[in-house]
Parts: sequence; structure tokens; C-alpha cells
Amino acid sequence: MELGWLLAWGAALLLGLRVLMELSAAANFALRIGLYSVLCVVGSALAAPVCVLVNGGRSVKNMRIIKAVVKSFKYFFGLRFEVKGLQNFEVEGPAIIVSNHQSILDMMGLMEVLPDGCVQVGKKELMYAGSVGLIIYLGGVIFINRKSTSSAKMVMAEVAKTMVAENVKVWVYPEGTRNCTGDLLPFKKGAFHLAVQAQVTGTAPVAHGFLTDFLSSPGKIKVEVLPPIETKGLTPDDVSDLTDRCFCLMRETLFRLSGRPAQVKDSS
Ligand SMILES: CCCCCCCCCCCCCCCC(=O)SCCNC(=O)CCNC(=O)[C@H](O)C(C)(C)COP(=O)(O)OP(=O)(O)OC[C@H]1O[C@@H](n2cnc3c(N)ncnc32)[C@H](O)[C@@H]1OP(=O)(O)O
Ligand SMILES: CCCCCCCC/C=C\CCCCCCCC(=O)OC[C@@H](O)COP(=O)(O)O
Repeated sequence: MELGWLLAWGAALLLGLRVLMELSAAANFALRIGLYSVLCVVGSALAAPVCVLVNGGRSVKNMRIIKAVVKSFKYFFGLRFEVKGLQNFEVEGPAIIVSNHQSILDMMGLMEVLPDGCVQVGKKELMYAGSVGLIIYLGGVIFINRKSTSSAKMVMAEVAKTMVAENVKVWVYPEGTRNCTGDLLPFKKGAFHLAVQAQVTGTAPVAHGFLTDFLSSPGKIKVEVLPPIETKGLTPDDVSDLTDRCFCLMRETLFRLSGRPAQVKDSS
């Protein structure tokens, strides 16, 4: 009898949430973000011991495990990904990857295309996000203090050395923060200094239009990897030009993917 009541209440609650999601776009989005956060927290708690057992602690190799878990999330939302240009990641040696950053949901798009041996740059505050912080630590994410340019620069200089020594690719969000305006924020220069310091084979811009497609069910999210820009031979004087070039390429692609006419705007 009690079980019957419980089931009836459960069904009524689910129905209520479904109706709410149909009626209000804001409620729809909030509930989806809520489910995504729960998946991240639970997925991280389950994946962390597996990472420690398989790879012995913090290692870029753990990204394979994290990627497998995050790639399963799309089924909870009825999402599909249309990926283009994956072959552009096939560069010899270390490389920098830059992409736009609309929300915490971007991790789903990132994991669809993440190449092996690639770590992301993240704000240091993420370390304290419970099980999610632990899994980000175990995955080898490079933590920077955005409030201190000098300390961030020091970390990036070390990264330049290790990415060459250990043949690692580094993924940076050059906007430096989440931005869901549908346009790009001006790019920070850290990623491009890193590319020049490490003299990497290429800097590959990745663009996606995420948020609108996340709300439509079943949504089809487009992710596009653009051809790499050769950065060997560039000097610190070329960093501003490289930054502008990546900004323009990514902005053009973002507008194309979201079906809007391209606009011309300076990155400065
Ligand atoms: C199983 C379930 C799992 C669930 C879940 C899993 C998730 C598993 C994936 C996690 C993934 C996490 C992903 C997190 C994503 C973020 O946390 S995004 C936020 C953190 N990331 C960033 O901020 C990166 C982008 N920021 C930068 O690159 C910035 O340039 C820096 C390095 C932070 C510096 O910040 P800034 O001082 O505000 O920036 P900026 O104006 O560029 O620089 C100031 C001056 O310093 C110079 N400068 C900058 N950098 C350098 C440099 N390296 N060398 C020399 N000069 C430099 C600039 O040229 C500029 O000088 P001028 O040219 O104006 O003369
Ligand atoms: C004991 C503490 C418990 C804390 C619990 C935390 C729960 C976290 C729940 C869901 C988080 C899913 C996060 C997936 C990883 C997202 C990485 C990310 O996108 O971080 C944002 C950062 O790039 C830019 O931050 P700001 O836009 O500058 O801000």
C-alpha cells in the first residue's frame, strides 16, 4: 500500500516537472542543468576510484576514463553531436586547442572531440568543487589563478616546457570565463603566448553552438574543429596577430554554426 502511494507521488512529481518544462523555457533549462550537475557529481564520485586504480593517481591518461563517462551524458538529454574536422587534430607533437565557452555544459562537447594526451587549463577554484574537483585534479587539469597575471604566466611557462617534453596537447578557453551571449568575449592572450613559447605544430580553434541545441530535445549540437594555424617560427611580437586571427576564425564559425549572418567585429 505504502509503495503504491510512493509510486503515485513519484509519477505525479515527474508529470508535474514535465509540464513545467513544457510551459517554461527557464524551468526547462534549470531542470536540465540540475540533472547535468547531479550526473557530474555522481559520475565523478564513481570515476575517481577507477582512475586511481587504473592509472595510480593524477595523470592525463585518466582523461580517457572521464571522457567515456561524460560522453554517456548525452543520452539523458536526447542530444546528438555533429562533429566536423576531427582530422585537424592529427598533428604531430604538442598543440594548443582553443574553444568558445558558453556554460558548464560545454564539457559534453569537449569530450566528444578531446584527443588523447590532452589536458585543459582551468581556474583553480574548480579544485574545491567536491567530487568534480577531485576528478578534474585526477585528469591532470592545469590550474591557474586568474586574479594574478604573474602567477598564471609562471604556470603557463612551466606548461610550455612540459608539453614539449611529454608531448601533451593543451586545451584553453581563451575567453577566460563562461559567456552565453551568443557572441565571443575578447580573447585573453595566455593560450597564444603558450603556443609561441612551446613552438607547437599548430593551434586548432574549435567552435560550437551549444545552449540553444541543449534546450531543444532531441537537439543536434554542432562542433567544428578548424584547421590548425602553424605557430612554429612565430615570436612574442606575433602573439597579438595570432590572437586576432583565432578570434576572427572562431567567431565566423560560431555564427555559421548557429545559423546567423557573420558580423565583422574587432577583438580589441
Ligand atoms: C566523470 C564526470 C566528470 C564531470 C566533469 C569533468 C570535467 C573535466 C574537464 C574539466 C575542464 C575544465 C575546464 C575549465 C575551464 C575554465 O576554468 S575557463 C577559466 C580558466 N581559463 C583561463 O582563464 C584561460 C584563459 N586565460 C588566459 O590565458 C589569460 O591570459 C591568463 C594567463 C589567465 C592571464 O590573465 P589576464 O592577465 O587577465 O589576461 P591577458 O589580458 O591575456 O594578459 C595580460 C598581459 O599579460 C600578457 N600575458 C598573458 N599570458 C602570458 C604569458 N603566458 N606569457 C607572457 N605574457 C603573457 C598578455 O600579453 C597581456 O599583456 P599585453 O599584451 O596586454 O601587453
Ligand atoms: C564541497 C563542495 C561541493 C561543491 C559541489 C559542486 C557541484 C558542482 C556541480 C556541477 C558542476 C559540473 C561542472 C563541470 C565542470 C565545469 C568546468 C567549468 O566550466 O567551469 C567554469 C569555468 O570554466 C569558468 O568559470 P566562470 O564562468 O569564470 O565562473
